[in-house]
Amino acid sequence: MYLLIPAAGVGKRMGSNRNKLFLEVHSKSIIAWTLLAAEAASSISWIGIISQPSDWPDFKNIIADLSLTKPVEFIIGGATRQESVYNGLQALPPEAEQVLIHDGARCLATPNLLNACAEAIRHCAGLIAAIPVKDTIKIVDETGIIQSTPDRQHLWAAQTPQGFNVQLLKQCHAEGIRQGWEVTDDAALFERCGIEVRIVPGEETNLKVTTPQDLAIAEFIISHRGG
Ligand SMILES: Nc1ccn([C@@H]2O[C@H](COP(=O)(O)OP(=O)(O)OP(=O)(O)O)[C@@H](O)[C@H]2O)c(=O)n1
Ligand SMILES: C[C@](O)(CO)[C@H](O)COP(=O)(O)O
Repeated sequence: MYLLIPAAGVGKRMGSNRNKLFLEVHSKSIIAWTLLAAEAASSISWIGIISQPSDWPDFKNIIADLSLTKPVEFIIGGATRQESVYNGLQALPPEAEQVLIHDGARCLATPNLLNACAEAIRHCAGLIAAIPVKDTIKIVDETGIIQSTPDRQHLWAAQTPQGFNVQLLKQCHAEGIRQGWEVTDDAALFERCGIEVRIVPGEETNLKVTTPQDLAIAEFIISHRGG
């Protein structure tokens, strides 16, 4: 399975002065943990890191230290995650029929989750890992007044990996450009094009390291993992 890792962000919400993926969790960079999961997932045979060229020397040092056995390609990142994934899709080898996309910032995803998504995408056109929402969610207007309380039964928190048929995802990205859609994940492009996206059970611990608090939680989770 081909795996694209969007890794070209700046980490505004982390408040970091450089790509947050180089921040350390339990003595390894965030991106190192993500790459180790990809290396350990038997289904993954090719890795594309979508990132800014100014970060490539640091990524290359990290990869060399990890002694990865799988081929890793570098792909130039875009100004948004959507643009980065678009670039990644163009850089896939022509024989790639399905692809998994997994945020570099989701460094706690397990190899089992990557393998489960890789298996599931062989039987559908699009999928995402997701978990049921535990909180009661409120829809609030711009004045701070609650408008409604959606039924939690239908609310799921989106994660990555997200898996897709490559040709369909390329078409959905092209349609997104034509229509000027701005989305935060690839499933949203499928949804807007009217193509079904399935849920694969995600992992409670598969958080995206977005803020300094997430960094502390990730440290706790990794340091308490067995094995
Ligand atoms: N132009 C971008 C922006 C984001 N990403 C990647 O998309 C994933 C999810 O994005 P997010 O957590 O929002 O990362 P940042 O954009 O770095 O963070 P922020 O939004 O706080 O600036 C990350 O692995 C990030 O590196 C990317 O490849 N290209
Ligand atoms: C793709 C994603 O990780 C799913 O949870 C997420 O949407 C990325 O961007 P966000 O802007 O942090 O939501």
